[in-house]
Amino acid sequence: MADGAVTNGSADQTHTASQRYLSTRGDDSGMSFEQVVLKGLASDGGLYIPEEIPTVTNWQDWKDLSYVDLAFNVLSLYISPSEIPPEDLKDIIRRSYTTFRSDEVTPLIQLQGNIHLLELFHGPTFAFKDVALQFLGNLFEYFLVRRNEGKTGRDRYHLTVVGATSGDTGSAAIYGLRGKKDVSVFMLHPKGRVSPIQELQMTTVLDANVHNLAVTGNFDNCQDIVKALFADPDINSSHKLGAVNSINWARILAQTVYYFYSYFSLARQQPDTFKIGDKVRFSVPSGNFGDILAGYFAHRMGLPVDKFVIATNENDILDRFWKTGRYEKKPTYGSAAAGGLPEDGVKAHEDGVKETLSPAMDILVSSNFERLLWFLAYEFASSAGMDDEWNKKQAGQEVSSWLRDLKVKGGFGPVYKDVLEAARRTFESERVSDQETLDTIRSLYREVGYVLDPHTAVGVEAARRSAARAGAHVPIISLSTAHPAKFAGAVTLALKDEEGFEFDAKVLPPEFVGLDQKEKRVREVENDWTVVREVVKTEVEEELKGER
Ligand SMILES: Cc1ncc(COP(=O)(O)O)c(C=O)c1O
Ligand SMILES: N[C@@H](CCOP(=O)(O)O)C(=O)O
Repeated sequence: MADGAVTNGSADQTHTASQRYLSTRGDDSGMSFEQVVLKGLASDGGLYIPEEIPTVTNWQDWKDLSYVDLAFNVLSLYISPSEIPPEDLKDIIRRSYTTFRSDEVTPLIQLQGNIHLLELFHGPTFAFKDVALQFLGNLFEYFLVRRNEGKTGRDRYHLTVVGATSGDTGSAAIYGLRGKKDVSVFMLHPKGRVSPIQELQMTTVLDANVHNLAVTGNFDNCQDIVKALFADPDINSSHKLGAVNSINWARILAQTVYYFYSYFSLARQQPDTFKIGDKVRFSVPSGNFGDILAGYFAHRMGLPVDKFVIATNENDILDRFWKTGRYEKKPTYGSAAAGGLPEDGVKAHEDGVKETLSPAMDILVSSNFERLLWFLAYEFASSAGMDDEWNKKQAGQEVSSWLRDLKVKGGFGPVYKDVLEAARRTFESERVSDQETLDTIRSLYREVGYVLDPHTAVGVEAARRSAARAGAHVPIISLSTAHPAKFAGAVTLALKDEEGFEFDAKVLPPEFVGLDQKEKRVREVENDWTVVREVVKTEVEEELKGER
């Protein structure tokens, strides 16, 4: 794509439908990959999705590929070679995964019986976010170098990344972008609601382009501030905002790869019982719904999946949707959870968010659910027998109306029966309490000697319940989203009485030792997007003064 401002409609004939993007709310369409990556959020507030999900008939041929080669095959389907020449794309991917501690990037291990664990925490910050954010950091750099060729001073395209984090996206984004030219990164985290290690991982990075903001509020407040900044035409155009959260399509795309990779790993490891073509289940600890949505794309591309298991903690908006068809910030149906009452000693804040042992999933509203809603609405519209343009328009209108109700009334639904049935065909859901999380960490330690992080434990408990329904012939891959050392409090609570268990000896990696002795930089800000806007403007100005 030619150099210049990020505007609509410039993807040309060289882009296939899966390499052009539209907004879930219907206003933007025909966007190129570079445009959607740099813009992050569509102008109408929607999220970008490809105009078509490619069906890959020969995906079986990918079975022996290395992670990098597999990623290249998957990503090429969504990125036109006219935008990133194949050799450049391969190089970006290769560089992104050399920072991982495992040659396999995302190794699969057999945990217990037919439950397998996909370890996604071998990147620089020990969480699954590294898989996408190492790639996204290099992608931003690639686009910026190209746009800024021959330019100096204020003429250079300077990207201002603003992101919200409940702990893991923040450090992964910071490690993906620290020290990169022409990009500033502002990470908003809820003050006091991330784990001590997560906070240290973020705030001990002192590169001039890294800005940590501790917001007096919860994760959803941080996410709302980010969306408000994107919706503000003033700062969005003056500062060229960019997104690192999973609202950015590149995050989802990069995560699609490990669903294929783990499937092939399973076939290699279990040649007698699992053949290419057999179905598998995936259990995914879920908050913002980005990780599991990546799996949905892999499935739509051809990967044989029996079910995706959405595993939530007590912040269970997704579980309630699958059970009732209503998507509501605060539960209104029966059960002990009605009214957001605390359970199992879990602290419930006035805003309805519960503080659980798996804090990265303490989320009221799952932003990527909007992308799935679009596909469900599109499928529903398609049954009316009209043309594709009409179906897409209908889907955009339906999603806009649901999201308006969510904003204004705090929820929507029940959705049409057909929409809910379609959602249930591909997904099922489980809600796992803090007590069950602790029990799962403890029982896996006792039974197989493996230490799970609390988010992964939520997924494993959901996988066990799902396995009981599916039967022994369907293997389950449970996604391990973080290293246990990031959540010392929960792990120690679960294992402190186990004979011979010592956190420092058994769990703590050398990379975390001494972090608390390092210098920190963080700024406290009010939960007010206009205040954050001024902070961003001032700090970018100061940063650029120092650079130029
Ligand atoms: C450790 C961990 N597990 C699970 C999740 C949930 O993933 P998602 O938000 O993609 O649903 C997150 C945060 O996003 C996380 O940091
Ligand atoms: N759990 C996340 C919350 C942000 O989610 P994202 O996947 O949309 O970036 C975190 O750890 O920050």
